[in-house]
Amino acid sequence: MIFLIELKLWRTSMSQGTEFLTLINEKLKHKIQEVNHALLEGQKEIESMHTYYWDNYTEMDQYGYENFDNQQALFQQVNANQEQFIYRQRLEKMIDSPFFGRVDFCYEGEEEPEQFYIGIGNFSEKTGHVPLIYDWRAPVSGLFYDYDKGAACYTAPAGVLHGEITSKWQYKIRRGKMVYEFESDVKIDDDILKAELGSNGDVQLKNIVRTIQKEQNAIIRNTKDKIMVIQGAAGSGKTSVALHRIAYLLYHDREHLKSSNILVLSPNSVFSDYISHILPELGEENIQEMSFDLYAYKELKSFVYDCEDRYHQIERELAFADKKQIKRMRWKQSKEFLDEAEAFLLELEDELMNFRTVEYKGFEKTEQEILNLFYFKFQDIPLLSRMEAVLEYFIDEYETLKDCTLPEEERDMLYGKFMKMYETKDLYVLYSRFLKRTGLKALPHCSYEKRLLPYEDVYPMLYFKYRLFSVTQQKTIKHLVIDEMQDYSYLQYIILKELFHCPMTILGDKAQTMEAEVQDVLEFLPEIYGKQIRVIYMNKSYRNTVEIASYANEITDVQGVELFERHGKPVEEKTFSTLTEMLEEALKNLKLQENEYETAAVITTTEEEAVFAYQYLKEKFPQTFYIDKDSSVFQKGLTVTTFYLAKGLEFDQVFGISEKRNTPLLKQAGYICATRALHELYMYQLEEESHDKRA
Ligand SMILES: Nc1ncnc2c1ncn2[C@@H]1O[C@H](COP(=O)(O)OP(=O)(O)OP(=O)(O)O)[C@@H](O)[C@H]1O
Repeated sequence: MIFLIELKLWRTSMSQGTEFLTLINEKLKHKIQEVNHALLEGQKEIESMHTYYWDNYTEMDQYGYENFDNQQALFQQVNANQEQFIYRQRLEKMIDSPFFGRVDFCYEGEEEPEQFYIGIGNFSEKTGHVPLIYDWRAPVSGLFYDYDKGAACYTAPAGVLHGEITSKWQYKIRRGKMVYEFESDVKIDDDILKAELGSNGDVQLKNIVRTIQKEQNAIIRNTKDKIMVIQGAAGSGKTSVALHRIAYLLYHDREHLKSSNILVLSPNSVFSDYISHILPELGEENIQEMSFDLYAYKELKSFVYDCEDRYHQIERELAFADKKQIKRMRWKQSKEFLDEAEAFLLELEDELMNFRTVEYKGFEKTEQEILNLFYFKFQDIPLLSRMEAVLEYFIDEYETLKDCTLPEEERDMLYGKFMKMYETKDLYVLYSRFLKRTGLKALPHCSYEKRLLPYEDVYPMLYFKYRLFSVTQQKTIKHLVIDEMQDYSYLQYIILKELFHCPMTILGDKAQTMEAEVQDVLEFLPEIYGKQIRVIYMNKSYRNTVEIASYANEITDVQGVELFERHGKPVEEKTFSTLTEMLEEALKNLKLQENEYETAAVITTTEEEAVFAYQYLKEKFPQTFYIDKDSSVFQKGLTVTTFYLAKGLEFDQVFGISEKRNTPLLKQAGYICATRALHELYMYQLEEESHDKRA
């Protein structure tokens, strides 16, 4: 940050910012003392409630009223304490850096501007008092991100408020001390941003509240559109924006939206760890995250013993790019394939059924009656759940007639009878039959323990499940975030639409498709979600230096990306005859030893190369970590991984390792790998004639 100060910025020796900081520090300390006192009192209260209960519980009224009242009071006190505890945590965070910006805004018709200090959270001396610091998500804080000096407006609950920004300030405060402050009306934002991006003090993704850009702010604060789709260049801040958007939505709808109501579909657990600290840093609790693949495997567990995972499929593709196989795999995720599936499912309505008369203790439903119930009364229920509705109807009539309740064993016996009217309810068998009928290879006929479902069949089979059995909709999820949208197929979006009816933020980059062919989900998302969708493009890339971004864009001929002007070392390309030589060269260039950088990565194409590189490097550099599909932590040091697991992550230095073959998939891999580098990129290739890669 030193060079920032060296820039001839407007700097005041003892400005209002520093004075205000002294005042705020005092007030924050005082507030923390107050909260500590309240916490102590609350704790005493809880203890005395416990003592009272144990002393008196034998004498409490027999109906439990007093006991209930006691429990309620205890519950309330515990909650109050919990709230105070969270509040104290926020205050403690604020004491380190209470504010980072200030806008002086003169409302239309007023003479004097008002000063609004902006920080990570609201702070006022007493509840109901005018805040001394405004949360970055408060309506007035929008002025800070959206305008320079001059005419401006913001939307408050009372309506749009117009006026003029007379001055705007930026501050950096660490450990309660002012590091720098300056007036930022002279387009200084880029310098701060450059300093932020050029720094390498953070290991995980950092929060960007101090430097949110105008176009990013518009996405973060958008509450109008139900489905927001963000197509953004590599490093344009999609993930950061999505997380800040979540923090914003939580702040604005506290009553209805809790962090447990938000779900992120993330590519893998390492990525989840990599982003996990952002929301707590922004004063919010963490949200749920899940990999859609894991969810799908769980959903199919009762029909298949195991499923192949996506990464195996990529490895297979890398090893022997059988074009026919790849084409078939894609087709299985397409709209045309679903149309075929629909035709088959229609045929099943007849084909699967074998209606019979059911008689139970003198009560009878004829074959025709059952058929009528099945095809008319309950026609809207999915086929394989429908007979259960007929059964319930049968039991209901019987119980009403005989004025009794059937015991469990009798119900089970009847259940068996009714289910026998299906030829089979085994999804594996039905899906396999469908494959055969469409001219594809059926799944192997084997016992449950031997059923291993290829990845290409996971989602088609899940689709079958949801079409044939009733779906339980995800009601607790009120906002869904889908990161890396380009890695989800048409079919997956159809299933997601079935499962989630809530607002969504969908983000990704078609240029980072993990396949030979670029997938642009925007070609089909509007058709799936209709008018609810709003598409936003983010074309400015922030992560890489100009040298790295230009190099990466050339690999796959990505056009139209605006690069943030930050320069660094040129990309180093070299060819080697063995992997070992490459790794030695990487070690030579590694700057973690000198503490210049915090993170570096050796990114390979295949798992085999990654395993070899890891074994080799960990002997020479102890702080080497391996990320495989089961890893769940992102850490400081040298990471070794494959390109497909490095998605979404970033490192100060990247060493890309690949063969010289130039297939479309390898180009994609190269692009993903190169765009992971913040400051330095080394791209190493194996000579073509090199047979023994390692020695
Ligand atoms: N407004 C900003 N201020 C400071 N840093 C920013 C800003 N926007 C983005 N960045 C930085 O740019 C880098 C890339 O951000 P992020 O990972 O969110 O991008 P992305 O679009 O999700 O990238 P990718 O698709 O390549 O994984 C991060 O280091 C992030 O902190």
